[in-house]
Amino acid sequence: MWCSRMALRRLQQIAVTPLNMAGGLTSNMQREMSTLPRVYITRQIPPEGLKILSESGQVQFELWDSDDVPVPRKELLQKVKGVDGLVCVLTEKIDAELLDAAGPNLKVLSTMSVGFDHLSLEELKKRGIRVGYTPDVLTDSVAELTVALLLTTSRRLIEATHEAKTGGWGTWRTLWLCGHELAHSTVGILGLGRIGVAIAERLAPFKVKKFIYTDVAPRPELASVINAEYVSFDELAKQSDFLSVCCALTPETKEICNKDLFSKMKNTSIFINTSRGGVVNQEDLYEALSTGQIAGAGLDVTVPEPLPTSHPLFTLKNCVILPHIASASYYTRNNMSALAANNLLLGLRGEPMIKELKL
Ligand SMILES: O=C(O)[C@H](O)CO
Repeated sequence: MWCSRMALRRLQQIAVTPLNMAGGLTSNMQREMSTLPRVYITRQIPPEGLKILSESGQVQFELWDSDDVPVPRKELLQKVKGVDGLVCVLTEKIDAELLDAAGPNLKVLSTMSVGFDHLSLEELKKRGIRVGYTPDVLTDSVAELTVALLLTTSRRLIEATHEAKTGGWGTWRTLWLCGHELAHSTVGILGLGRIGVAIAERLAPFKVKKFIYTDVAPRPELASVINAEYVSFDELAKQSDFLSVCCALTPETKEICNKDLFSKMKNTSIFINTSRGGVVNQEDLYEALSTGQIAGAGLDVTVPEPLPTSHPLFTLKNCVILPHIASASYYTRNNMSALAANNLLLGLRGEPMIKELKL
């Protein structure tokens, strides 16, 4: 369910009552509320999560009342002062500066994301702060979008609709707007986890010939679900007709997709990234796409985000760029916000979270 704007406003009013509107309450109620743990939420998260927090009676919270612009850093540093819990999204850098500003009360951080490259894990660990995140609930949505992006890129759908709309559609032509098909292909997955498996499961009915993957080590349990073969990084590059990046961004995977990888790929291959932009060296990708070293790329993530409209990648017909929407279904985003809220509440109660990062 996606609440109307009015309903959302009402929820926010309920939610912020303890912190902002305490004047209308009896002094007893005020006293009781002021002892509740204080939480700051860095974004107007979907209603399911706000509902859980406001109905819990366990916390008093305040939120940045916008989904269109992130909370300015200066304001964030002010707002986190003395809080016990923090709910954030992937646009907020949670680093030493922010944790120092929050101070020693902060016990729990809950991010509404599966990715955690915006969090300084070392600093969190040092301070004994527990961290919740939101894997699993977004797997289906991300896998679905990855398949959509892959097909859009390989079958050149954006170019095709553009041609149809702008008069480029002449007579039926034998090789015009031809692309590459999944049937009989080898699909490579860089970083096999839940999402990689879910992508492969969706691609298999397209008559993919073979799934291959690479990771820091073989993952036989996951691989057996999709009958995928473990190969080296080089073999992944050489054999893949479609290469889908599913690994997390870490110091080890930063720009791992660079000219070395692209130079080993076939010139008929399609590169897809729905993980993090930082995994790719974008200059090298531009070079590979513009020289025909690879056939196309579909990106849901870039560096920076948003990618400036003047960026060279936008000039390429064989590059499809989406604005980081892989998990953007109403169902999934609500589930993510609910999981983030529940992780926070459990963490503040000192109980195991539903999904907690091991630091
Ligand atoms: O990390 C995540 O959760 C995705 O990139 C956005 O849903």
